Parts: sequence; C-alpha cells; structure tokens
Amino acid sequence: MANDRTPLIAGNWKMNLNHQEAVVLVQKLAWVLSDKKHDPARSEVAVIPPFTDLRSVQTLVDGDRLPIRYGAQDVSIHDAGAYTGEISAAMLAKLGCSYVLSGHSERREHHGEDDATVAAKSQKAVAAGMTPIVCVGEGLDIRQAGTHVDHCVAQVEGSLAGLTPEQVATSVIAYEPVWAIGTGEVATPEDAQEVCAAIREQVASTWSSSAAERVRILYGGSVKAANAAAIMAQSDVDGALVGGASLQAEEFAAICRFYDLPDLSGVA
Ligand SMILES: O=C(CO)COP(=O)(O)O
Repeated sequence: MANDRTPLIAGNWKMNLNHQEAVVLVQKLAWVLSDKKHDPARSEVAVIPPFTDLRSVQTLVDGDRLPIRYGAQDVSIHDAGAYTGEISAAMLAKLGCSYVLSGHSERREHHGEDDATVAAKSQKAVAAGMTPIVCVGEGLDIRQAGTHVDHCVAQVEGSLAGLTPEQVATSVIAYEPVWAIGTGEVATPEDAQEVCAAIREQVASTWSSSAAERVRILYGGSVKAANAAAIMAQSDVDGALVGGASLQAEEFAAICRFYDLPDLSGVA
C-alpha cells in the first residue's frame, strides 16, 4: 500500500433488521469472511446496525471473538437527561461501539441536522472514545451546478469543527454524494477520487498535513461488489460506506475482500 492507513469497509444497515436478524447476518458475515480467508490486518470490517441490535451484536462479537467492529448510526449532542428518544455517546461506548455515524445525509435531510449539529455529534463521539464517521456529500443540483467540491470541503470544515488535528487524524470522513445513495447510480472512480482528494487537501490546510495523511476517507453511494474495486483502488479512497449491499453477507464480504488482493500498488 502506498500509505499507512488501514482501509475500512463499514456497512450502514439503516432502519433494517431486528436484533435476531442482526445476529444471523453477523454470524454469516463472519463465516464467509473466515471461509474466504479475509485478513483483518489488511482491512477493517464494521457493521452499523440500528440501536436496538447493538447489544446482541456486542454479545456475539465478544463471545465469538469475531474480527468485526460495530457502531451506531447516530448519537445525541446531549450527555444525559430529559431528551426523550435520544441515545448518548456514553451509552454507545458502554456497548463497545467503535464507530458512530455523524451527519449521514438522511439525518441531514429528514432531521434537519446542519454542520454545527454534526460537529457537536462528532465531538461527543470522540470524547467518549469512539471514532466518528463524518458524512458529507452534495445533492444532484449542486453536482449539476459543478460546485460539488466546494460544497463538500465546506461541509468537512463545518462538520469536524472543534476537533484537534490529532482527533481529525483518527476520525473517518465518508464522501457520500446524495444522488448516488440508494439510487443504483454510483459515482465514477474519478468522481470519488476528485472529491476525496479535495477533502484531504482541506484537512491539510485547516488542521495539519499529518492529519490529512492519516485521516481515512471512504466513498459511499450504491457501492456493490461489482463496482467497489475500481473506486477503492483510488489513492485517496480508503474504503467504503455501504448501504443496501451490506444487508447481504456474501455481497458485503465480497466488497470487504478487496484489500486481501496481494498487491494494489500498481492499481491506484
Ligand atoms: O447511505 C449509504 C451508506 O451510508 C449508501 O447507501 P446505498 O449503498 O444503499 O446507496
């Protein structure tokens, strides 16, 4: 590999699968990865189930010592108290979550989350010892207007505001163009690389060049086994945030196995 970043393939289940179905999927995923000799040292695999599944996933992963991490799809900006329906960072950390999605476009769209809210969530995750996966991405109108790069780097600045360079270095940023989410329309590898490279440059200028070198940047939006390799081979793309395809163990495992290929140095 041309850099020291450990790639991450994370499966965002969104509002799918109850806790019993979650156990079945994680068991199957672990079995397929092991059968195909996935090397967890070469790339990390994580699942991001609904809150109600997390305890069951924790019990399974811990009990069977599975090489799979897990995280939550959202976190409260509050620590505790009279916030009906909210889940705190401390609760998620106690459940062994490694990751927390922050500012997924569906939260931004359906729950009115702006960059300041997303930054507050990212800070709560970090303070509780978890890694935020901070999501950014442009809608179709912005893409058509050609201002997508400016839009995404501005979102990065706003959504990671208040984090130190070291905290940014150990965070994850996911570039998810909204027009590619759940549509079957995937960004080209060049589209993904263009925005991920611009995000990395922005991290260098706003935080530090070391943070830019270390921060992992994922692509998300209609990633499938058939299109993942060309995107993940891009030099500034460090893995994928997968929605629909992460609900099928074989398909998701096929994406996860990309980094098991013997040598990628000539591909990117
Ligand atoms: O939103 C996504 C992951 O967070 C992408 O979803 P799809 O892979 O279903 O397009």
